[in-house]
Amino acid sequence: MSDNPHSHLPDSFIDFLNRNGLDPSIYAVQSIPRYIRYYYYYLIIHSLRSVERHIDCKPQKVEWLPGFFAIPAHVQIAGSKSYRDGKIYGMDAASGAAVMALNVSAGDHVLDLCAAPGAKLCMLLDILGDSGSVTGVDIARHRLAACRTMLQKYALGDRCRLFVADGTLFSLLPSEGHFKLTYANKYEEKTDIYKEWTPKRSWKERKRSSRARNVSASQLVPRAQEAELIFYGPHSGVVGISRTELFQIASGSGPFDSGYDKVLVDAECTHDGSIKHIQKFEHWGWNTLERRVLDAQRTDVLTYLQLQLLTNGFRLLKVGGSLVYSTCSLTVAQNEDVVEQFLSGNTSAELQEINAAAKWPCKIGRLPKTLRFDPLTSQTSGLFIAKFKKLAL
Ligand SMILES: C[S@@+](CC[C@H](N)C(=O)[O-])C[C@H]1O[C@@H](n2cnc3c(N)ncnc32)[C@H](O)[C@@H]1O
Repeated sequence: MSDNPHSHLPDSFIDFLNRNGLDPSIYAVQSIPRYIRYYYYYLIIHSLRSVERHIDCKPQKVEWLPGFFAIPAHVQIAGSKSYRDGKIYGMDAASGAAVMALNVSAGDHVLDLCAAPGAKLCMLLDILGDSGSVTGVDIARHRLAACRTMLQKYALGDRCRLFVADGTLFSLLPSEGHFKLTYANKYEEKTDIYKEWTPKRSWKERKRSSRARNVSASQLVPRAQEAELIFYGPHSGVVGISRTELFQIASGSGPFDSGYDKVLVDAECTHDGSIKHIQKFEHWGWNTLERRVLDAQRTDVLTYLQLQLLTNGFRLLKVGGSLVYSTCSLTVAQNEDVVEQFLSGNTSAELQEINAAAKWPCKIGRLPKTLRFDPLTSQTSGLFIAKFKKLAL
C-alpha cells in the first residue's frame, strides 16, 4: 500500500486543489460519520430507544448542533422503521449548521432559493413549527417533485409553497403580503381562487402548468411570471387567494416592505467539498471529473450563476432581514470571490458574524466572518457559509 494518503486521487484533481489553495489531506479522510436528525416533535414526545433499536446502533449526540446525532458511516438508515415512519432523516451536520446560521424565529417568512432535494427546507419548516412560512424554489422540476414527496412523508408541508422557477429571476413575495385584496381581484373569477391543494390538478391548472413547462423548455431561462406552483400547504397563505394575488411580482431592485425575513441561497456548485461526491468518481471514472468539477469554463458559468442567485435572493429580502449563502464547494472562486463581488455591488449588504458558530468545529474562511467546514477539521462534509444583513440605506 502507498504511503501517500492522496495516491487514490488523480494528478489533475491534486492540481485543481493546489490551484485553489486547498489541502489535499482533506480528501485523505476516507470516511466521516453519517449524521441523522430527529424531528423535533419526535425528539420531545418519544424515547430515543426505539430509533436505536431500529438502526441497531447508539447514535452519538452532536453537542454543537441541536437535534443531530452521529452514527458510523456504514450504518444504513433507509431501510429502518424510524426512517420509513418519518422520525429521522439523514443530513450532514454542516448542512444543519447552514440552516442554524439563518437564526430562523417564530413567524418568519423564509425563502429557500435552491431548495431541492429539500433537507434544509424540511429543517427550516421543522424549526418554524406552526408559524411563518417557507417558500421553496428550484429550477429542476424532478428534484423539486422529490422535495414535495419528502414534505408529505414527514408531514411538514403545512406552511410551505414550492415553485419550479429560476432563482435568479424569481420575484414572488411571501404569502403574508397576499392577504391585502386588491381592487382588480375582487372581480376575478371564483374558479381562480386557490382551494386546498390536491395532487389531482384541475384541467385549467394542468394546462397552465404544461404551458409554463413548454415556455421554460423553449427559453434558456423562464421569466419570473412563469414560476410554476407545484405544491402548497393549507397554511402557506395560498388557499383562499387568487392567482393574481399569488403572482404579485416584486419588481425593481427593492427594498420591499413585504420581502422575506430570511433567505437561504444554498447555491448550485461543483460539490468538491463532499468526499462522498468525489469518491463517486472512482465508479464514474476519474476522466469525467474534468467535465464535472475541474473545467474552468464550468466554474465561470457557476460563479456567474451563484452571484445572480445571491443578488436576487438579497433583492427579495426585507430590510433588517438576513441571508445565508452556502455552497458545498471549497474553492475560493465559488465562495469568498462571489461574496466579495456581491458586497462590492450591494452597499446595503453587510457581512455578519454567525453568533451560533462560536462552538462549531469549523475554520474562518479567507474573509473574516465567513466559515468553512471540511472533513478534516469538522468531521463533516465540506461547506462554506456566509451570512449577510440587509441595511436600510
Ligand atoms: C446544492 S443543491 C441544493 C440543496 C438543497 N438546499 C438541500 O438542502 O437539499 C443546488 C440546487 O440548485 C438548483 N439550481 C440550479 N440552478 C438554479 C437556478 N437558476 N434557480 C434555482 N435553482 C437552481 C439545482 O437544481 C439544485 O437542486
